[in-house]
Amino acid sequence: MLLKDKIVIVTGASRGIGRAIAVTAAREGADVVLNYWGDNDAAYDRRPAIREVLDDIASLGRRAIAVEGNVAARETGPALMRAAVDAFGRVDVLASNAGICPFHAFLDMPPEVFETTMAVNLHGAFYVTQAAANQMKAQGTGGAIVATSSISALVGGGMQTHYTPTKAGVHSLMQSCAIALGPYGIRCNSVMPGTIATDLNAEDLSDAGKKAYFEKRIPLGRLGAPEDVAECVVFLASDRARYVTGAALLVDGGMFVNLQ
Ligand SMILES: NC(=O)C1=CN([C@@H]2O[C@H](COP(=O)(O)OP(=O)(O)OC[C@H]3O[C@@H](n4cnc5c(N)ncnc54)[C@H](OP(=O)(O)O)[C@@H]3O)[C@@H](O)[C@H]2O)C=CC1
Ligand SMILES: C[C@H](O)[C@@H]1OC(=O)[C@H](O)[C@@H]1O
Repeated sequence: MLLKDKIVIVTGASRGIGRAIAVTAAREGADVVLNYWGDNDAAYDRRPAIREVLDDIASLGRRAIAVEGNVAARETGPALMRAAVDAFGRVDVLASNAGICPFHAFLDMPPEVFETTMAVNLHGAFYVTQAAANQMKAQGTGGAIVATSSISALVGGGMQTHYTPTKAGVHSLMQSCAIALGPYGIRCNSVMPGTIATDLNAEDLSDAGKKAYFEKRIPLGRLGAPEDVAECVVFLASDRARYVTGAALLVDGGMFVNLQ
């Protein structure tokens, strides 16, 4: 088991990639703190989803708690650490994954869409990473932080001018934190998923032409599944990756390299 008896915090764990990270970590022996934020999308009732993730983890024989909190708020990172320590005694791994991608054109981008995307995706990753790093430093046991960046850190998107800079920022954050936190035995890496079918892009991919374009462009011939990313996060969080820090792992079925 890659994460036997490790304590793992996953932000954005109610669905999509975060949910898969949480369940995969538990399958690998971890106890898990699940973060989500009820106000993110009023149309979506995440309570049954969180209940399902808690039940999935219990059925694997591991413990889990759910902690609601907006990662963009400065107090959420410390609150997650307190909840983890109260429930499980320490923090070994942070999967900083929560993110939003409200597709919008550039020229008439409402400032609040830009600012909220920056606040959740980049500021949120910063504050939660900082809180986890301080907790791990105080424990003196090292740790691992894995952030969900994106292929969008490397390539653009005409309807994602507010989003791609946050993913480049998350990649850069992990590189700099690898330097800042290496002396404490804390490793920092990111995964860069390509196009993974989740609620985040369900509307975008309902355009059959766009979906077919992606499938054609991906050498492995299919969109990614959340579990494809989760397995890589768990590897980077585990001691198998003990000499890996400051790295970014593309998890995109080969889409990035497929120019011609
Ligand atoms: N899907 C893809 O193709 C790709 C996704 N990514 C990245 O992967 C990450 C996960 O995306 P994905 O699983 O697709 O998206 P989903 O929309 O399926 O899940 C997003 C998760 O983030 C949570 N969340 C949203 N806003 C906040 C907030 N302010 N505070 C705390 N939690 C929040 C949501 O909680 P709730 O359920 O309560 O709303 C949900 O759990 C994101 O960072 C995204 O940028 C990167 C590359 C590709
Ligand atoms: C939401 C998009 O489909 C998805 O998000 C990313 O980060 C990828 O680059 C895709 O554009």
